[in-house]
This record gives sequence, structure tokens and C-alpha cells, in this order.
Amino acid sequence: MTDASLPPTEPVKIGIVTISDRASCGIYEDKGGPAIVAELRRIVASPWMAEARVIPDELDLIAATLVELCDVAGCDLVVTTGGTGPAPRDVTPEATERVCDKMMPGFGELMRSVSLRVVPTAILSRQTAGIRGRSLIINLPGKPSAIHDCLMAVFPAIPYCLDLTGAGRIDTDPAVCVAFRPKS
Ligand SMILES: Nc1ncnc2c1ncn2[C@@H]1O[C@H](COP(=O)(O)OP(=O)(O)OP(=O)(O)O)[C@@H](O)[C@H]1O
Ligand SMILES: Nc1nc2c(c(=O)[nH]1)N[C@H]1C(S)=C(S)[C@@H](COP(=O)(O)O)O[C@H]1N2
Repeated sequence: MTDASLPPTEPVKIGIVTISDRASCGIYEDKGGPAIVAELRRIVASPWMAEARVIPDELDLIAATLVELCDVAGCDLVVTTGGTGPAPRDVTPEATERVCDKMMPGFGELMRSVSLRVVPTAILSRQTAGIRGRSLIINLPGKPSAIHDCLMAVFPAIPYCLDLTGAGRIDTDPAVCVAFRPKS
């Protein structure tokens, strides 16, 4: 069977959620969502499409947005940015924990450890990750510069994680990021 005779693969859907009081009401331009899109364009070689949202730091709204992206829009992967710190309105990890069936603490541990090489305040991020149904949800800090550091650190494990949850297949550009699939 040649590649041309294989059925076309459905593009994987990736939810991108900017959680920022000021970006959501236009006080500043959202740079986090576009930075995630740019990073995914570099890393992901297989077909994918984005579902982007920009919302304030409101627990119920964040949780509802994550549920909508996973259950209604059918996102295989959801990446959030912002709201992971210690400030009173930072509640993204709580919303993530509320909607996930199981938590994946290794993602947060690795992202904090990599970020610590860049900035000592990396330990202030409570960023986490978890599985809802077959979707993987990952929190990134709000600083747009954190997006490259954090995504590059965890992306090698994301395609295999999605294989295991039964989500869509992601292939990476090996010149940018080598995905590790122990059983392939
Ligand atoms: N989506 C974004 N677009 C552009 N810059 C951002 C964004 N989110 C955060 N930043 C920048 O990173 C800094 C730290 O982000 P942080 O998430 O702690 O913001 P914040 O103080 O919680 O405010 P807000 O929720 O209104 O973004 C911000 O002060 C801002 O300069
Ligand atoms: N890679 C990276 N991680 C980072 C940062 C950063 O600039 N780069 N900022 C830290 C800071 S200052 C804070 S307060 C926390 C939480 O940020 P958030 O509330 O915007 O999510 O992320 C931390 N993690």
C-alpha cells in the first residue's frame, strides 16, 4: 500500500487557552496564544488545527472552557497559558484538577525544573497537567517567553501520551523535537 492510498488522517485538534484578566479585556494584546501557535507550528509535522480562546482568571469559566474544548470541540491536546502562580486570582491549576480524571504531575515537575535554569521564580508556577477522557491538558505560565522553554521540555513525551489515551496521532519534526514512542 502506498502512502497515497492510505485514508487521509483527520487533523488533530489543539485547544489553546490564554488565561489573563488583562489580555481578555484588551488592556494588552494577547501574546501567549500566538506564541503557542508559533511553537506548535515549529514542532508538529502532522496535520493539526487550533481552537483558541482568551478568557479571564475565573475558576468556573476556565473549567467550563476546558470541558468545552475536550468534550464538545474534541481537542486531543489543550495547552493553557497564565494563572499558574500564587496570586489570589491565579486558579488555572485548580480548574485543571477539577476537570481532569487523572493528573500527570511529571509535566509540571519537568517544566519547573527546565524553567529554573532560566528564572529563579520558576518555582512560583504551580503548572500541572492531566487527562480528561482522551484529551491531555497542559498548563504553561503566563509569560510568553516561558512557552518555548516549557513546550520544548515536555513535547517529546506528548505524542506517546496521546497514543496511550486514545487521542489523535501527533508526529513531530525530528529536526525540532524528537518524539519518543517506546513501543513503536
Ligand atoms: N497573554 C499575555 N500576553 C502578553 N503578555 C502577557 C500575557 N500573560 C502574561 N503576560 C505578561 O507576563 C506578565 C506576568 O504574567 P501573569 O500571568 O502573572 O499576569 P497577571 O499579573 O496575572 O495579569 P493578567 O491575568 O492580567 O495577565 C504580565 O504582567 C504580562 O507582562
Ligand atoms: N520558563 C519560565 N517559567 C516561569 C516564568 C518565566 O518567566 N519563564 N515566570 C515565573 C513566574 S515570575 C511566575 S509568578 C509563575 C506563574 O506565572 P503565571 O501566574 O503567569 O502562570 O511562573 C514562573 N515560571
